[in-house]
Amino acid sequence: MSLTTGYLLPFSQSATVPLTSTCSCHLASSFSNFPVSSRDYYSSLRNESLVLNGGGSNLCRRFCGLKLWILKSLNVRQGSHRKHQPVKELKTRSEHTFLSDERGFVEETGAADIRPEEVIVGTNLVTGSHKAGDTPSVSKQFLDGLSDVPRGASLCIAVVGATGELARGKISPALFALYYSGYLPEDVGIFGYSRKNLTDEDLRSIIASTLTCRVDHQENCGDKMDAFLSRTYYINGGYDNRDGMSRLDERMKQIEGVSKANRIFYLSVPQEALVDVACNIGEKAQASQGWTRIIVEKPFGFNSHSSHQLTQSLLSKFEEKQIYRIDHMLGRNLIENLTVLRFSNLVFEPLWNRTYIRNVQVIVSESVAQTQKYSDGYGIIRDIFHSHILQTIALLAMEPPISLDGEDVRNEKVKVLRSTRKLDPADAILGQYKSSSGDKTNAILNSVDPTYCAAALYIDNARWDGVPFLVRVGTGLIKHRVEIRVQFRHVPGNIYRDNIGINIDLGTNELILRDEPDEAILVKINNKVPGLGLQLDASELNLLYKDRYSTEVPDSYEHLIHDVIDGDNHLFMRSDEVAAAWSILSPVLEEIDKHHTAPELYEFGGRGPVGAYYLWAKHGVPWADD
Ligand SMILES: NC(=O)C1=CN([C@@H]2O[C@H](COP(=O)(O)OP(=O)(O)OC[C@H]3O[C@@H](n4cnc5c(N)ncnc54)[C@H](OP(=O)(O)O)[C@@H]3O)[C@@H](O)[C@H]2O)C=CC1
Ligand SMILES: O=C1O[C@H](COP(=O)(O)O)[C@@H](O)[C@H](O)[C@H]1O
Repeated sequence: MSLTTGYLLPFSQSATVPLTSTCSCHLASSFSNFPVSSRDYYSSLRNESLVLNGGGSNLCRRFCGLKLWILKSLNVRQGSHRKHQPVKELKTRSEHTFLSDERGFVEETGAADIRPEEVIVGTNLVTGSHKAGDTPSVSKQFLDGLSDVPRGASLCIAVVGATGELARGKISPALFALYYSGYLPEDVGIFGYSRKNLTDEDLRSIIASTLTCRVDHQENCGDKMDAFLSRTYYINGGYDNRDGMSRLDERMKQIEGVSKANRIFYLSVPQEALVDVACNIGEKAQASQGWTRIIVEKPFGFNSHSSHQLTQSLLSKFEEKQIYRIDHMLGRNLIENLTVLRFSNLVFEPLWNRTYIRNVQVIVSESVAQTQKYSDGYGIIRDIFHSHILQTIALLAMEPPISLDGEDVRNEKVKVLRSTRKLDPADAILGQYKSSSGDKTNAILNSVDPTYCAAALYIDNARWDGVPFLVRVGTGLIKHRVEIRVQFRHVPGNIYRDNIGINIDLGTNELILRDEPDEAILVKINNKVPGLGLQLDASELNLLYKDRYSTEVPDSYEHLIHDVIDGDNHLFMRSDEVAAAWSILSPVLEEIDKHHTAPELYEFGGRGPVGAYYLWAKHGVPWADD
């Protein structure tokens, strides 16, 4: 039997063939020093008694797998990693805390998590390049890696739509950054999937052209890039046929070996292809001995109805827990800071209600330069309002969750969304920047796609009754600004009112969480101006991140993909959240669709529609000037 042909041998068979090789594997009979890393694991095993002989290096690898299987059968538990620590072996929140109900998941200490019949005996030890359509081999370098790298759960990540803008511009660099920083297992397998006829080498060239080394640690970056690229494979396949996904599955199995093997599929394809891709992954490429998670890009449907259909399709193939609906803007520090500020400081939470908060403003204003980077053609309500803005409001306004567990947070977010009043079209100002012929950024706009929306929302619950949540989201504007402003009420009977000046609003306390420009947390307070007399000034207590921290901020895709690996879904929308969010926006979307409501035109690079200023005034909110 050749060891270079790349097929599967039943494990039981492999374990009973006469073993005459130079490979010696030793089995531990007692384990007193756990947790240990797998590297220690192997060395500690060397002193133990049971020796198995195998034939050649591949068989050696095979029995290293056998060792792990036996260790796992003996309930040996390896050391756990804490979140946000670089890992060599992946265990996730869900794995540590309970038996996941995700398909294919079995408890890590159980013998059942290794499928003996799927042991790889051998494979074609040539380079990773292959012709599209071949059943490809994995590289020698890769396999060599397998023999000396700890084999906990392995991880394969497939990017479906690998030739696209998002995959090239964001996902691949984020994966490399995670790999570089040690957040992916050394033996991770990265797969690109698309319809184009490419080879592994082609994909590697595409990816290589987008990779950069992080500013704060560039050591061995070239080596790391080479290692990363050597673990990258291309699969050519259609989105609407199962054959391609079966080949992807086969190829993943080749490198997964015998230990538990987890899989992530990043569905980076346009909406038209999403359901086909999800169904084929669901049927043909789910992990058989570990968890499978899919990452779905926004927009999550186009309205309540289409989103419901999409959700049903996804749920027909995957459990809710397997689905990660990503909105990269939620991977910013700003968003995590919302809850950190509220729930880990005493000073804010007692004031976090209608008694003390006068209004909340959520502003996402993209400048001309930013707008040219990416625009989608879905309109800003579907693109940014539905997920980013409503998730921000949900996190800001939710009741304290029982814990930081994703489901606990999502339970609270969905309550806020379901308590939010449907947006009255009279409380929404739609704008579109003026097109000028030949302007590339306008080519994607259809006549009624808004590029701007200002809106006033109300949350009808005890905490927020009557507090306006003002939203301003737009592209092609004068300034780039992403911030959340929480404006507090006036001090009742303020004895300093004469010293503040006639405009009492100038003396209003405000908490500002700023993402762009210059990430910062600011608190606007009143203080005395130095000198004789008593004059008050409104100043800002300013935590400017770039002054306080010198470390580079990871890209939001990096943050969120790391969360997916970790099984932390609190920043990803659950199906009920998606539905509740559409329900809030439905009246406006229906109005646009039914009546082809023309948005108010504004200058590209201007301040947006003037109607927004009136909306702010109507709800008693002073405009935070651009
Ligand atoms: N680009 C970005 O910054 C952002 C993107 N998104 C979302 O991410 C997803 C991917 O975005 P992006 O990479 O820009 O998309 P692309 O339009 O670049 O498409 C990605 C890949 O999908 C394949 N594809 C394109 N059109 C179709 C089609 N009609 N049917 C089937 N396959 C198709 C192509 O691969 P091939 O032809 O090789 O098979 C293409 O390279 C989209 O859902 C988008 O809404 C969300 C936020 C930001
Ligand atoms: O998801 C999106 O984000 C971009 C802004 O991304 P950023 O990383 O540059 O902040 C936005 O332009 C685009 O419309 C939206 O779909």
